[in-house]
Amino acid sequence: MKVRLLSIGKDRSGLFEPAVQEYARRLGHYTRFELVELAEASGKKLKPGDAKAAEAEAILARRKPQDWLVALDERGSLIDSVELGRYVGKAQTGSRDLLFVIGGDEGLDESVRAAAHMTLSLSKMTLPHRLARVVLVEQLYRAFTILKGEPYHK
Ligand SMILES: C[S@@+](CC[C@H](N)C(=O)[O-])C[C@H]1O[C@@H](n2cnc3c(N)ncnc32)[C@H](O)[C@@H]1O
Repeated sequence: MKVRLLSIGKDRSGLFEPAVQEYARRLGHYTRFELVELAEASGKKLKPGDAKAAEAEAILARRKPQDWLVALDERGSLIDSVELGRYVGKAQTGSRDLLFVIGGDEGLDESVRAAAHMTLSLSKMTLPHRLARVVLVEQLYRAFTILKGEPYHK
């Protein structure tokens, strides 16, 4: 099984990136994990709707037939860590790969949400996308430790 995270925009802030790298390293003990940063179209002098559509095209072009696409959005389903573990476990037993997507400043285009197998909320509050990456990668690491019955999750 493979887990990929597509994220719009680059994070060179030095604030969140080390945490993402650390959880990605830990996640690597359980699954093949890849973080792909896609260019933000909103910096390219496009109208907001056009920028989101261009980003959606880049996202959907990377989807593979075996992927379950999970769109991250504050209006999505609020689930707990054990439920996320179950979801990951289901993908694993169904020989699916997981493709998580985090939007840029303008959020995700409706076409990405419509194509998603699940729309996942990390909180009802809006997070900066760089912080959303940290929370998601930690929760994925936690989900795998839950599946393995390891003591990280209390
Ligand atoms: C700054 S937010 C975009 C906010 C944008 N105004 C919107 O309406 O979607 C950037 C990205 O971070 C992710 N994100 C932010 N807060 C989130 C939350 N509470 N749950 C899940 N994803 C979140 C989403 O993928 C979002 O597209």
